[in-house]
Amino acid sequence: MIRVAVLGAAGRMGGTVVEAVRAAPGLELVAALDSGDDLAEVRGAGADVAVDFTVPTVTRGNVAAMVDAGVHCVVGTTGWDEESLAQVRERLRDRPEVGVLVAPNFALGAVLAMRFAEQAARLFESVEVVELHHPDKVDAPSGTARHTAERVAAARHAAGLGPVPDATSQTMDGARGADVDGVRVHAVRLRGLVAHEEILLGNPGEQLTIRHDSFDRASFMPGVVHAVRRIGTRPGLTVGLEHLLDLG
Ligand SMILES: NC(=O)C1=CN([C@@H]2O[C@H](COP(=O)(O)OP(=O)(O)OC[C@H]3O[C@@H](n4cnc5c(N)ncnc54)[C@H](OP(=O)(O)O)[C@@H]3O)[C@@H](O)[C@H]2O)C=CC1
Ligand SMILES: O=C(O)C1=N[C@H](C(=O)O)C[C@H](O)C1
Repeated sequence: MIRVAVLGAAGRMGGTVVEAVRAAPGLELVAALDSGDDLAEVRGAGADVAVDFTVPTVTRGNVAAMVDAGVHCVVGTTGWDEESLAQVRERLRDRPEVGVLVAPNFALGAVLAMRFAEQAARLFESVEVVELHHPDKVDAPSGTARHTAERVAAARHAAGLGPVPDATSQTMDGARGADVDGVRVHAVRLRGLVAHEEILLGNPGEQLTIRHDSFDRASFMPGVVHAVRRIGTRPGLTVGLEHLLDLG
């Protein structure tokens, strides 16, 4: 039995994870913490794995505390950058047996969409990313869109492609979205949406659109449960659920 603690348990994702863990064979929910609760409860409850769906401002501190306590981490919260990931790697030096997964998206379709975009990137002159989310989301652009754009940019760079063509010289602030490593990322916030992403790739006379839709937070649960089951066998820092899937 894998003993699981959920951090952010009263939130939209955390509440869904609590139910998924309760329903998953081989997993036992031993702690459900939200803001104001003492992280020491995780250790006290004997958790093997902590799942973090909190807020970008607290997730780094939570992961640091979990690593120090020898608890594996599955992290879905956004807000991670190269610097904060490097801090986790540094912290894991004293705890080489601990595994930490930071995944911008646990939906299997979203993981595939990112992979497909990365594969297509070197074959197209133009690319832009559009993410669309519920209006209660606090960060923009989404962690998934940033991750997608970074991977697309790296693939373009590796293929020797130049900058994405763009003649814009007269514009209003924000009209061309955020610039993530040279890839434009646009964020839409709309009541009724959950989590959606489009990667638009263009060549003369053709367009490829890769789109993923999460219509319900249930879409993230198979990935979260899979990660909880696997993280104890994968010491060190892993970024992206794709590394725990056999994608070939
Ligand atoms: N990787 C993935 O597949 C997905 C990632 N996400 C990401 O997950 C994160 C959470 O999203 P969502 O559930 O919608 O957000 P919510 O705001 O619904 O949930 C966050 C919860 O964390 C709580 N919280 C705040 N501080 C702490 C703390 N120190 N310790 C424990 N809990 C705390 C909040 O409490 P309070 O409200 O009192 O502050 C709230 O209940 C976001 O970063 C989002 O982008 C979302 C969906 C999928
Ligand atoms: O806040 C959300 O809802 C989501 N956050 C993650 C992100 O920022 O990429 C994952 C998914 O898009 C839902």
